[in-house]
Amino acid sequence: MASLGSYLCSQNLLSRPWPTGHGGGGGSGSCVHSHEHLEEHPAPAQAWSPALRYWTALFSCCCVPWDTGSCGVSLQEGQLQCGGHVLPSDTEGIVIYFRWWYKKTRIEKKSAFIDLLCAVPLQQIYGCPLGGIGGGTITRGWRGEFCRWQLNPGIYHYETVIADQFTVCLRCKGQTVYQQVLSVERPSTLQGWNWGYCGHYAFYHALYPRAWMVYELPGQNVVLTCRQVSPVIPHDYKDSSLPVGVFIWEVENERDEDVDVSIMFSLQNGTGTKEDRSGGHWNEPFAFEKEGERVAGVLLHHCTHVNPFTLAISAREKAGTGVTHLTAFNPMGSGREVWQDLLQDGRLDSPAGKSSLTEKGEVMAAAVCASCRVPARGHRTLELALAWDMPRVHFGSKEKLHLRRYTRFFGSGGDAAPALSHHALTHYEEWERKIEAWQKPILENSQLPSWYKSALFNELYFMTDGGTIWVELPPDCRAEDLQGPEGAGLSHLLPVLREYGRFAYLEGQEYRMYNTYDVHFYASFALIMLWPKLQISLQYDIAVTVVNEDVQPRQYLMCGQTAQVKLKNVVPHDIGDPGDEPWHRVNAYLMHDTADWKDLNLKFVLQVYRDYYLTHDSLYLRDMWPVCQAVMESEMKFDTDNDGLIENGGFADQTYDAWVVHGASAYCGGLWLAAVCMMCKMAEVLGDAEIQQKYTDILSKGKEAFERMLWNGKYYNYDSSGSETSSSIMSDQCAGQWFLGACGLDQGEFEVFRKSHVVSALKTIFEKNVMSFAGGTMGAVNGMRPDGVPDTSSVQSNEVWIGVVYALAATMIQEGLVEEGFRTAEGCYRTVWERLGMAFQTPEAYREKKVYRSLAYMRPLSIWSMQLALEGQALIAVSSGSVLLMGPRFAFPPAWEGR
Ligand SMILES: C[C@H](CCC(=O)O)[C@H]1CC[C@H]2[C@@H]3[C@H](O)C[C@@H]4C[C@H](O[C@@H]5O[C@H](CO)[C@@H](O)[C@H](O)[C@H]5O)CC[C@]4(C)[C@H]3CC[C@]12C
Repeated sequence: MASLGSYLCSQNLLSRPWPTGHGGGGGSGSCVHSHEHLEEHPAPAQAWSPALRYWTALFSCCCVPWDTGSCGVSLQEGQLQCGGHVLPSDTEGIVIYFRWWYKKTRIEKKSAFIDLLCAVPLQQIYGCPLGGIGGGTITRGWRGEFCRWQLNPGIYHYETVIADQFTVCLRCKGQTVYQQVLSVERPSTLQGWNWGYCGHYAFYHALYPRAWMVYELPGQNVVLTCRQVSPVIPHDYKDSSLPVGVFIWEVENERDEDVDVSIMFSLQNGTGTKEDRSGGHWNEPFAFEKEGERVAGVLLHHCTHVNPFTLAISAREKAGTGVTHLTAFNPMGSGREVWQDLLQDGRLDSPAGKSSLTEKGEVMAAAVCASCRVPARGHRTLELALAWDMPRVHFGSKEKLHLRRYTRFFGSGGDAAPALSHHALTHYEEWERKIEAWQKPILENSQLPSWYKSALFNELYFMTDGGTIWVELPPDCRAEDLQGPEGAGLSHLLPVLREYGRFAYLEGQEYRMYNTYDVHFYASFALIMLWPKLQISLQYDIAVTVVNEDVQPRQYLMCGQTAQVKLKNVVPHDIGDPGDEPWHRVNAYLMHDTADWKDLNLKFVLQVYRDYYLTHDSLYLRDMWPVCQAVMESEMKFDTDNDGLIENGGFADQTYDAWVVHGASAYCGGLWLAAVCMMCKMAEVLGDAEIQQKYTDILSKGKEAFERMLWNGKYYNYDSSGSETSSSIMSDQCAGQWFLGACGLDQGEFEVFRKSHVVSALKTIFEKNVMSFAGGTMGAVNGMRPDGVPDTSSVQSNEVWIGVVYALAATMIQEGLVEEGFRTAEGCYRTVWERLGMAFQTPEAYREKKVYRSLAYMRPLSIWSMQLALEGQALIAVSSGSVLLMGPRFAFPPAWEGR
């Protein structure tokens, strides 16, 4: 394992030694370590590469009091504050919000889609989540705990379940010499177990979708490495949907004698909620054999009224490996009978037959144990798995039944857990090979910094752990059911949704809206590069909502006005709340009426062309073309003075939904010009000369207006209002250029923004928003005044948005400012993953001091646009004959080309 450890350390792939603060346990008996002690007495040399030492030092400052409610709103000294601003308590918006909140949570007894009063507390404990895409996720902490649960789609709860553990038993010459729960916890339950593993002897590494935990069993001369793998495989639409995780335990016996090693995996029936005690749950042992491969374990049937599920813990039987089990035990008791059972012979009792049903108030757990003999100085592997089968799901409204994607391969009867376990344990090697082939060219590229490699892959956790759901289209669903009786002419809507299903992920674990579109615009790079069919399917869903309307009136919370939920021919903010009925009822967001937002329609057009450019999917382009025209027609009304450029409405009418914009703006104006340019390009591709001419005329007028109204000789002003802050430097002012560059539409006849202006703007942002903010160590602040002081005119101008920073970095790379791009992005990675200890929960925003907002957020997936930009740079380098920067450009499977 030394080689694995040092490889990971040298790569600096999110690795840190455990702080303990607990008494040491295990075989060494006497090691009591505090956090400080950890720094004074380093663990064995192999673990103490510079990278790990660095992690330890950093961890000690993870506890900085960034303790405001993470929604960014908090009550302090009787005042309501957001991002350090005191919010006027007489503001209509606040009053309306609280009235709405009270009705929703106290009268209707439902949860709010954004709960400003009950933020999720920050816990710096998370590691790599388990599970594929859209089947639910179970997150493990970096200390091995099972601590974040999302089995009901889109709904999270944060609870460490103490009984969910791995325990090791070592036996020499027929005697148990060491038995230890591999956890630093010392809980008040299961006190008959040996807890308090000494954290000095454990190491965590994560490179999503894999993680490694190395245990140097103190005093035992045995090293265990648990490799955790989930099936998250680019361009794979089968195994990537499976709700499973595999734990491959490598056992290294450095002794001069044989050792019998057992790994016991215990699991509670449930996820740590009060439903675990609701009664009627039961367990049963199982074995599943296919094609000569056999797995065995225990099924834990969780029989709730809504969304019942079965958990399965299992291990692979093979020559020399025995699998035993315990069907049921009480995880709230001392657990002594389980401990003694294992201690006696390194095996579990393995009773036959089902458990009885739990009584109300009772909790039940089960365990599976894999055992083998490891010869002196030898090495063996034990393979265990966790699967969960919740095939049929209801969202909060319980109106419609949805079948998860994996049911097309494993059935929807609720009896798939054995087959899922078998598939996972017999296919994980293939998954590992594919994951390695995908990640290797990037990991082995010595020109890329280590932090970037960690950021790129680890931020991808949100693809599964973003409350993600991937479901089948019901077989009886007709095109009219989706597009309405008039139809939208989406000829490939049904084939795409039938073949690839429907995909949705949350704006954030705390902002419970699916596919928030102004934010997905940033994150969509991960989807189009890695699972392009899911991006195409998501776009079809958006296209369907564009042609539909929802005439229900409702009051919007920020302005107090009443308007209908969804207008025809505009892009919605989101496709709904998992607490309600997503896809069916869209626009869960009711802060603003987003029918008047300026960015949503444009972001649809930009994604359509970007997707076409990367996939060459001309059927998709043809289907989306009328929808693009419809949303652009709706957008035209925002060009009130007919100068070819849209104007903002004097409210926060775009993704910066608390940052007011008046008149022409760099952000929306730039997105508009980019979208108009793409309309010209799409019209050219589709041979629509009339439309091409129409948009070419708008573009030439609009370009002139944009330069005249916003260019100030160094950068594009925030807006044209001439207000005190209209000359602010916005870090996102080149968002239009970002998309144009990603699609090769940034030069020659398609040049929208003058190259020299773009480069000057990016250099100004780098100098002011990045380097003059927090010493250049925290990324780019959203808004900076020209004198180098952050723009505090709104709660969001003064924030850093991590996803925006990664997009900015990509734009810099596209424009040849590669060093600046990396420096900019590095600040965010180090702040979030290292300094603030927010691994696997990257928030939407933080401020220089004390405040962060919205943990586990969608936008940071935009880091994949950095990768696209780098690959684009590599192509430029190759074609100009200079040194190759990167590995080969990401490839779409051949079947994809020109579908
Ligand atoms: C109600 C307050 C005062 C309104 C008034 O002036 O009358 C609001 C002032 C600040 C608001 C909060 C702030 O904007 C942050 C959160 C935004 C969030 O919306 C999503 O956020 C994304 C931007 O981070 C955006 O791109 C996305 O489209 C949105 O879905 C809504 C919750 C906020 C906490 C927001 C709440 C109202 C204010 C406190």
